[in-house]
Amino acid sequence: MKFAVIQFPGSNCDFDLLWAIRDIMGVEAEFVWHDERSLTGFDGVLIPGGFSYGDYLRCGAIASFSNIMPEIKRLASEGKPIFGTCNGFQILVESGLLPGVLIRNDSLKFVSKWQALQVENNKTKFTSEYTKNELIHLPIAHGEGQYVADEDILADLKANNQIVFSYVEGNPNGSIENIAGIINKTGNVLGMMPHPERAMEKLLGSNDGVKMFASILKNFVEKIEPIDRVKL
Ligand SMILES: NC(=O)CC[C@H](N)C(=O)O
Repeated sequence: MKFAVIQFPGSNCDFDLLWAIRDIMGVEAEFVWHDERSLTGFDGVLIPGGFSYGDYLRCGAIASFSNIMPEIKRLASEGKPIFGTCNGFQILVESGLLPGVLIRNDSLKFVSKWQALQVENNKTKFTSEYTKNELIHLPIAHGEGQYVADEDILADLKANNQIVFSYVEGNPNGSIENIAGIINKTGNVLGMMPHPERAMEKLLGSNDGVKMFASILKNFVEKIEPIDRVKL
């Protein structure tokens, strides 16, 4: 199992994501530059946070036309795990791999803080290690994290249990229904504004992100290499 961590001009959480999957979880992973046209040999894709293309137009909009995107879409259609955090989530909605859109925070301010979240759906391949309604704490850091969707999309998300994480103890950006993270219908593409890759060790304030990566490895990886370094 080898993960690709996609780098765009302006990515700034790419090293954190590589560190989380490779150094904490002990799984093979490599950076792949956005201009590449092949993901042959990779079994999963992690899209990091940051400010791809300077956040021009709308965050993630320009990145969604990168040369690597058709390959990410191919892996998505093959049922491989695709995970995007923060700008990665924005890129996933802009490319149509997830429904809805992310716009400026209702405060019109960049928000950087620890955020309480509830695991709404622990029956996904990304969240099976959490308990239902588990309260977790992850960092958020974004200016355009307000998730919006029309009534039909929202009804669809609810009907299919696609809302995976929601903000609790306050909504930091005005997202509809406190939505912090969603999954696609087939259950292999997940996007979320909070940063699990920044909550991998208690020393850093929380290790609540570990269960998400542990879920991915448990549910998507057929042959698991020993992952001694996981500290649940
Ligand atoms: N940390 C990030 O990924 C930032 C996300 C995005 N560029 C924003 O400000 O909304």
